[in-house]
Amino acid sequence: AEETLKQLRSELDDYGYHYYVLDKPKVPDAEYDRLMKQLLEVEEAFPELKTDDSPSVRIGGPVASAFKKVTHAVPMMSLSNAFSADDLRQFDRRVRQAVGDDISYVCELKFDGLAVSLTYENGLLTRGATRGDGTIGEEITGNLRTVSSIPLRLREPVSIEVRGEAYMPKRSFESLNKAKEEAGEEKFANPRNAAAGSLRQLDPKIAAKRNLAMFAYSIGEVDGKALTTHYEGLQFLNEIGFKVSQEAQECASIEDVIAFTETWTEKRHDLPYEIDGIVIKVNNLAQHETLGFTAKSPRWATAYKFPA
Ligand SMILES: COc1nc2nc(N)nc(N)c2nc1C
Repeated sequence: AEETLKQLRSELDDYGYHYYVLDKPKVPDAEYDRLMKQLLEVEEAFPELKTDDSPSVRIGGPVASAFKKVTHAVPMMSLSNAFSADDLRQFDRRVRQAVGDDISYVCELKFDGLAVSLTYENGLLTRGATRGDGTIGEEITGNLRTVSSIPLRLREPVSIEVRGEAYMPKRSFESLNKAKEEAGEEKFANPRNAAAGSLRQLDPKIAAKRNLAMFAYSIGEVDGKALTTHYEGLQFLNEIGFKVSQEAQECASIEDVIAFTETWTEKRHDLPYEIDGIVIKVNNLAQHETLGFTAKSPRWATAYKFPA
């Protein structure tokens, strides 16, 4: 039974990565469901063989009594804001003053969800937490384990902290509110509140039904992996199992960044999830060190906010 479970776990993990992370299903849904059913039956018969990284945790584990408070080793900062092309040019000037003219940027969609921090030890997800006030967050590991695009075990056994945005796709938000309305319950105001509300449930079986997802957007130090640019970091995140925005783009100049923000000011309405802006990051990681942080935000990034 142990070998069977090991085999089923690795098959379901691989199929889950192709389906939820790469959006390129490797097998028909029926095949995935058949294997999941088989896994659940074997775990039912041999509960002592259940593991934390088994895909069966996606349906939700035990109810938590309360959320533990956890401290973020590296504070989760907020982003400074830019509201116009001129604000972006000013950001560019400040960056150049500090690191010179050999720079490039990465533009990423700014997902409108809630920031989460994930800790992996030798590839295994051991802790998931909300941002909280940036220093103290809430431990919501059980809920985050139900999010299909959050890997339970990485494709490489690295020990890292990964940050990203948990969100609820627009379609899921609409059907959830329809169900709320039919049940005479109060509706959520927007997908961000719905995602936050879902992840604050003490019973992970509720979060498991909310069809949440997560885009990873930053990675901590990876021992043994020399990353030079932020863009390489995003590619590495995707390789080891995370959903990363495929719209992320390297931009050689702030004018290209401005063009990117103009494109997405319109195109965002076509996306299956809500974004509230574009995050612009200096690409070279050594320049992040030079630029550092203000009391609240990194100097090597800013968020262009779409006009309301
Ligand atoms: C470096 O810090 C951040 N980076 C981000 N990147 C994207 N794409 N979206 C976000 N919401 C985001 N938020 C923060 C605090």
